[in-house]
Amino acid sequence: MNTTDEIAIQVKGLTKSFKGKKSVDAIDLTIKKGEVFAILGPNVAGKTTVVRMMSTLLKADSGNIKIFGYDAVKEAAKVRKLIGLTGQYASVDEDLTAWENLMIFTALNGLDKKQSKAKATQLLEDFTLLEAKDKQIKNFSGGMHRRLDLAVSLIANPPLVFLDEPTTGLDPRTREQMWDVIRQMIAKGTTVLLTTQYLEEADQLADHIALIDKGKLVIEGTPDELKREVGELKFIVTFDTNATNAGVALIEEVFDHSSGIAINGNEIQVPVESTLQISDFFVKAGQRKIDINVFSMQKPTLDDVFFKLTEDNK
Ligand SMILES: Nc1ncnc2c1ncn2[C@@H]1O[C@H](COP(=O)(O)OP(=O)(O)OP(=O)(O)O)[C@@H](O)[C@H]1O
Repeated sequence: MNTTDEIAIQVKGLTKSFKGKKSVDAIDLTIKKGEVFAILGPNVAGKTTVVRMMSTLLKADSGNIKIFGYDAVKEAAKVRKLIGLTGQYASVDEDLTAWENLMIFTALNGLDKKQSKAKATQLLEDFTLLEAKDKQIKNFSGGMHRRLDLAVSLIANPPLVFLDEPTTGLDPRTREQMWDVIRQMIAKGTTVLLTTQYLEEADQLADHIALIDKGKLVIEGTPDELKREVGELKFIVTFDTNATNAGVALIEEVFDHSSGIAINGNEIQVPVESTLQISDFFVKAGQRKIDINVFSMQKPTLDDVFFKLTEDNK
């Protein structure tokens, strides 16, 4: 049971329609302090709409949102002081340099000149932007731009940061750099609510994942819980051509064949219920002299969860 002071975000019955169509449909979520919570979903699932409501930018039609106990509508000013927001609402001035932008935002956050300089330098260092400090933002790459957005959102040291699709459109290397930056932030204890279309991103960064599709919460849990939901460990084995028939018979004998054996040429895939089945398989294959070419074990991935559950929901 979560006590109120352990909770960063509590969402109940959140619903929002545009032109009579529900974009967010009765969503309930609880996000604990200090955790990284990912809202994962395909395009137009409703992720940004949820974040805009949580961050006080948009009013829900019904339901309510509490941020550190404050109502996101009735106490919006208090909520705004506790959150940093970055992603699809970049607010930096493209004609100014990184340094100039940071000096403006630090001043807006009430820091004096000396404090502003120290803070700007520290953020540029943390986000590996020091060398680019005198470049105009319009000449920044996509990755540099995202890092600066994130730096700006952290000036006020908010205890809760919303990252709306922080790596959408970035190339794989820049995405990994961004993940490192996010990990540093997580290590400092900031609560992070992240939206993403990328399964790997949620798997890499999040403690909890809520999968949403067509405005509805499909499933919520830790990455491992979600993976367990769709499937078991798979055993994949390829037999020598001459041994395939005997191999399939052995698999049917050792593993529960009602649970779905997939045969693709010489390669057989079978769900594993107990690792004892695997040792049993090898002992019997040895006794019967069934030649095995290769074998491997495969854990379910978030892709399996995503495709199975968003498919089921159609
Ligand atoms: N201001 C708006 N006016 C009309 N429709 C809107 C508005 N904002 C969002 N929608 C609709 O709500 C639905 C969900 O959009 P949303 O941007 O929340 O999805 P998303 O999951 O963030 O998608 P993406 O990954 O593409 O950003 C879409 O069908 C979108 O067209």
